[in-house]
Amino acid sequence: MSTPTILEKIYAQRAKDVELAKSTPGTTPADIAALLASHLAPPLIPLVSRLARNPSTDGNTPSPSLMAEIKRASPSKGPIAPNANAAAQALTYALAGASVISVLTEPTWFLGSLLDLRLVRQAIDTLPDRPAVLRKEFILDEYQIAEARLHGADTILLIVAMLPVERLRALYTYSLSLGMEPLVEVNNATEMQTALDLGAKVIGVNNRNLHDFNVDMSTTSRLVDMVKDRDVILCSLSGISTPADVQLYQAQGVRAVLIGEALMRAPFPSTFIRELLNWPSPSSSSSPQDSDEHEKPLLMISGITIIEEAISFISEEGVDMLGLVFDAQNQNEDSIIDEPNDFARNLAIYRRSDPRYFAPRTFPPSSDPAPWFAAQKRNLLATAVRPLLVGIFRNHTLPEIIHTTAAVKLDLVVLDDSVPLGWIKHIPVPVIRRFRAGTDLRNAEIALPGLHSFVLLEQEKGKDLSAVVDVVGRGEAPGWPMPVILGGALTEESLKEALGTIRPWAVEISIEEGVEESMSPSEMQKLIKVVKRA
Ligand SMILES: O=P(O)(O)OC[C@@H](O)[C@@H](O)c1c[nH]c2ccccc12
Repeated sequence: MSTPTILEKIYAQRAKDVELAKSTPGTTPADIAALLASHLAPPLIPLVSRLARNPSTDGNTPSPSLMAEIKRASPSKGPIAPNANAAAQALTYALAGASVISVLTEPTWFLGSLLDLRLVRQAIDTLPDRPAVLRKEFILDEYQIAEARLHGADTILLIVAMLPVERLRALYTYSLSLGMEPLVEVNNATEMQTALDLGAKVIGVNNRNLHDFNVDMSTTSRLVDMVKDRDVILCSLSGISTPADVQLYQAQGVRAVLIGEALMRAPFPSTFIRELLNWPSPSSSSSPQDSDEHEKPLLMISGITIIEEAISFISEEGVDMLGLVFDAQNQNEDSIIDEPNDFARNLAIYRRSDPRYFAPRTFPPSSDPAPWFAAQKRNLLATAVRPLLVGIFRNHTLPEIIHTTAAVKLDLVVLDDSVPLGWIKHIPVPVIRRFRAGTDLRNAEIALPGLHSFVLLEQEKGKDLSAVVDVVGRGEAPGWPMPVILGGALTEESLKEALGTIRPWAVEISIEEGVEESMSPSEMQKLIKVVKRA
């Protein structure tokens, strides 16, 4: 008997691993099926349409899409980046414009795991147009496909060289039954024909022969003619590391490239990706570096409790956000909370008559990749509605908040840090969470994506800005400072300083009387001037 090739060795080990997992209580096939039936698999995105989009597809010269791989080690190269943080690496790939994140989950030779897969999915889950997640694995059993789906994959790899045709067909069909169009990998013309006969929509040509590890970059080029005029997305896999590699494949009609090692070794993966694929720099409306430079912060006037005051402010020029206080324990005759219908009626009349609501947008909302909070801010800034009505709730129950939000037609709701996090998903408008900057903010879930849309940091009297500087500097993702609304006890000096360092996208000035942070009308006017001149 000849010595087994590396592919055969991995196959044998993986077959054992699968048998062990299947016989372990808690992860039996019946367990996985029950978990899927309990809706515990996160929602899928379709591979084919996601592969059709990348940062260059809006322009005239679309380039191939990127399938970016998380690969700590490989049997041919040994350790590549053994200490890589899969989640952070995936987020970097996603923000650089990858259409697919490929996650090696094989533990023995590639140092991957299902935990990596799950963490990658979690790390990119709140992006507006997240990449698809590929379980890169030696799949020989339906069990691994169910597992992939449960742990957040959108697609799986099927290696033609590793499977008898009948097995391949069964696994392909099973994957489709879970909603996942697989990436089918081939290495020569015979395997390509098998993939085409299968009806595969996404076929990857591996330039690396998995039996002997030889990399031949012309493997892809030799097979492109077989998919011409077919409804197939052709991808090239392995050994790709230069713009010339990509350009050659692009000219031959290759629609996606899968890259592992070169990305894992790149000191600056986003720059590397942009150069490799010749993608444009992110447009200025979403780039964290240059966008905020000339952006004036929005002015939020808050602390309004009575109808007349609110209405007079709504028609006043230059107020971008109006904070209406709804206090369940402190009501008076004209309070908005007592007469929400009066207020809503007046508001509707006003909004119908104000041309600002119908003004064309000055810029379309960008679709460049951005993390959660940057995207929320970008989308809000792109709306023409001004002033935005913000409800500040005190001592209310969730149903009361929901009712008032609808009755008054609020655009946003402010919730205190102490309110249960679970409420946020039940409130029908974006939520601003308020944190007091005088307290220890390190453990507060300020930059946790996916729940609240905005963060209001309230400065406390006599404290310096360091707590806020910290939050902004830690950022929401590498290279993306945390966008904040700055409020609370501000002085002319501290506000000027903050506009230069923290660069809040909005400043809240409270006119509420009798609270700790209240200030004189002249102080308030000074602050407003500082914001307007910024
Ligand atoms: O690191 P590279 O040379 O960019 O290659 C990535 C990818 O193609 C490779 O990891 C791969 C292709 N097919 C596979 C099958 C199993 C494991 C790994 C692979």
